[in-house]
Amino acid sequence: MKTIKIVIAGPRGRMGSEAVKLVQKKDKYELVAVVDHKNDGGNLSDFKGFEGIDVPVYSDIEKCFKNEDCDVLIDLTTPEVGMYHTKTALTYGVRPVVGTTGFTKENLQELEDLCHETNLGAIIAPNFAVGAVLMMKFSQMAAKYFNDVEIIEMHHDQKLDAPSGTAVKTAEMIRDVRESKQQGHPNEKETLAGARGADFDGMHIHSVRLPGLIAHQQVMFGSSGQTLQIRHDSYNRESFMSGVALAVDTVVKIDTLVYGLENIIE
Ligand SMILES: NC(=O)C1=CN([C@@H]2O[C@H](COP(=O)(O)OP(=O)(O)OC[C@H]3O[C@@H](n4cnc5c(N)ncnc54)[C@H](O)[C@@H]3O)[C@@H](O)[C@H]2O)C=CC1
Ligand SMILES: O=C(O)C1=N[C@H](C(=O)O)C[C@H](O)C1
Repeated sequence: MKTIKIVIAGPRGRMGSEAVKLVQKKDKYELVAVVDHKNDGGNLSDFKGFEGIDVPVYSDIEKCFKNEDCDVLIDLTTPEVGMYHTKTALTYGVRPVVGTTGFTKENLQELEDLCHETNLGAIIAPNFAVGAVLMMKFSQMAAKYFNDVEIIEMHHDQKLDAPSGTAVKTAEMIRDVRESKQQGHPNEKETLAGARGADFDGMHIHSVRLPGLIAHQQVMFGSSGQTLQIRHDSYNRESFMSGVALAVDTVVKIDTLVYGLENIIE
């Protein structure tokens, strides 16, 4: 069996460290290097918690791809860094699996074009948890029957981007089927800026940030005399890992950009 050679960017992060464990656990994967802005030229095993994992650390991703033979980059960093890493991977013939959120519509278009030019697949997944993907799909189903919806996403207070990638993806999936509508009273006025949250095609997205939370989202629909609430909770980061594995196994077989795991989950 040919192993899938993997580079992980952001290996010491909350998600990256879980991804290192995943890759280490499966015989079909081989961790060939990591990209970290610290310890360039050193070894992952130099970091506390990674003892015995003997792979080189690069701070320069281009140098990493020049030196190492690899098939897939797993990026779990920040939006700015993640975009650069993803483009560089495609340029070097490496297929990206991107969990990093905060990419813009323009970023996605640029990456789709780059996949087309290079004939390489890439997967950008705002949420790797299967339950979250189902929550988004169920919300899209419900939006055919309910025009009025508010999305409440709740995350730990170290999260950099708001709204979350999952909330944006959910809103996009709902927009694809919902009759466009500006919700709330036509004369409603915020007496405190932001009280009604972000406006996405007339629906509202609210971002809660609190220590103690991990990743949660509730999608609330309302119509005359009834509400419907669809909720997903991730209680740990292991919840995302089966989706990461699915994305890695899939990306090596495709040659276009896939945005969202709902497109590859049967
Ligand atoms: N798609 C999904 O299912 C999920 C996505 N995420 C997203 O993944 C990303 C990472 O999240 P967390 O692990 O919670 O964040 P984190 O802050 O714990 O980890 C980010 C890591 O990126 C590293 N980093 C920063 N600049 C770098 C650079 N130039 N080169 C290499 N590494 C660099 C940092 O050192 C840090 O270890 C975020 O965008 C988050 O929204 C998080 C959870 C699930
Ligand atoms: O930063 C996080 O933690 C998460 N980010 C992703 C997002 O922005 O949707 C996925 C998940 O919600 C956890």
